[in-house]
Amino acid sequence: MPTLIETPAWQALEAHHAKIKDAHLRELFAEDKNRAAKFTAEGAGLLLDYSKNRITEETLAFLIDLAKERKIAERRDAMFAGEKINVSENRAVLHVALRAPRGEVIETDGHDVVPDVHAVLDRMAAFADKVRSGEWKGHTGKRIKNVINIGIGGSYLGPEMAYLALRPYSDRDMTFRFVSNVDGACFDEATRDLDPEETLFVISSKTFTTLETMTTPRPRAPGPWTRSGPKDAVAKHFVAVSTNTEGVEKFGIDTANMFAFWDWVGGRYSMDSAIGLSTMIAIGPDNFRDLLAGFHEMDEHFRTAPPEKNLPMLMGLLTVWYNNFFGAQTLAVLPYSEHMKRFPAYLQQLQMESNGKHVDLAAAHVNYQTGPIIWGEPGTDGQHSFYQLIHQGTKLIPCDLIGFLTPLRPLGRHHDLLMANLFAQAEALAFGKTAAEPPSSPPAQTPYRVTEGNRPTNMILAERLDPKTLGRLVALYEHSVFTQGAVWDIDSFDQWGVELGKVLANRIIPELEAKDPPKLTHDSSTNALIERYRKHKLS
Ligand SMILES: O=P(O)(O)OC[C@H]1O[C@H](O)[C@H](O)[C@@H](O)[C@@H]1O
Repeated sequence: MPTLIETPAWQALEAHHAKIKDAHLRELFAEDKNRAAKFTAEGAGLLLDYSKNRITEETLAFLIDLAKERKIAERRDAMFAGEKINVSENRAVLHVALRAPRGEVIETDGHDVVPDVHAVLDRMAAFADKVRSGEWKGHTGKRIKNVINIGIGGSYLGPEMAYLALRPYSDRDMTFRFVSNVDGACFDEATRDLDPEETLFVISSKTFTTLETMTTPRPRAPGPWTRSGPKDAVAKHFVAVSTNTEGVEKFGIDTANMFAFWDWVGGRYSMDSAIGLSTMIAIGPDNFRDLLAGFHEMDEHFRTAPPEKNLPMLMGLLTVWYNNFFGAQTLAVLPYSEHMKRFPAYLQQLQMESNGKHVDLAAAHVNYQTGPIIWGEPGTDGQHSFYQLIHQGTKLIPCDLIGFLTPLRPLGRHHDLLMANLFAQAEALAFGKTAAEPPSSPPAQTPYRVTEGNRPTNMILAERLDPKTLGRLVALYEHSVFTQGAVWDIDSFDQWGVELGKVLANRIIPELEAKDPPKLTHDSSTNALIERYRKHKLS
């Protein structure tokens, strides 16, 4: 079997890259008046204008050849068919089943999972309705006004991102907070101004073993948040979301108050499973179902659209183009929306935990680059901070720019100004400004003010940021990640790289807590740091 870089499609792309790598977007646009229309695709309610990328029609054809050669469509179909494509964990990858409509059949190991998904959704909806209506009360009879999701990674980033993105749809009389960090300050800040009698904790953890989440106050453990009240206080103030029933019981939460999901849902692909319970309580079951419908629309688009019209495939292939041929190390995600401010952080886990891999599916070390570094902030904040480097720095940083045509709450001219900035940035990044172009400047300053342009962008536009659109957008990136991983022939669904740090931390914890000086057998740096900490702690 030839490795990826020996395949004909890859080699064709390499030769093609050598030919067009210096072509400027100014020339490419000047040569073809139809360029924008040619490189715009629409699907599942989203528009992707990818014309401001450093590509030609030939590039696109070569990238699509690559997709065919890497059998992306077949791999995608295997995922939808419940095959165990997460090879290192021998698991199916079925987040698409989480948003399959009732009645659809998706099987793994001969078992249709869709009825299970809807049974949990129905339980979540009944519970969310009770909390929202005030029927579900705290143990002293007070209405629940605060919901605190305790979880980390995939059990945190999705819920927090979705809550902030969909704030206009959420119950404004309730407070939602998210505790992730094992730093006690996180719990303290989230709870200090809340009344325990009005607070519901959603303990979210796929495994129910994660140190951070398991360290938060246990039901009935001593402490102001859990100590008081009769025995049924726990049942009224703690619910769990997990795949680990035994772990939930051991933790002290009645499994009657547990919402399940399954090992075929990766943590970073779980915001639309029971992990979305806090989201559902915030926005209500109907809006949550709209969110799922948006995910499903994009799933269907990804499953059925031909590659040249398939938004996630195009975005995935473009990421490969810059990552592997232009040597771009990073990808910036820049949503022009205050509500989307945690979207880049959400995508960091989705993309970097999925595609930050060094061996291929056959466990051989790869000899090509895999997943890019993902980063970003909302526009226009980024413009006044790091855009300088994107415009004039020496590194190539492809950018995804995301905008919404209609504001949910119009406020004077604000939306026009926001969108003008979005379009202006894409224009400036692509075309730049030569020395001869206005505005003119004192000659001595001119070289500093030249902006080369030729910085590639994707423009993603949606009608408005509603639950359906959010679902579409998340699924767009999920499937773009899938496409990249399929090209690189890696397991996008495991995360072994995070394990070593956990093991070492568990070894160091007793060393920090031991009364007598422990025998330290680390390297000299780690030994000295532990000793410094112990000395400080004991002084
Ligand atoms: O949901 P949990 O089992 O608590 O896991 C929370 C997170 O921690 C792990 O270390 C993984 O890297 C993440 O993929 C996961 O989302």
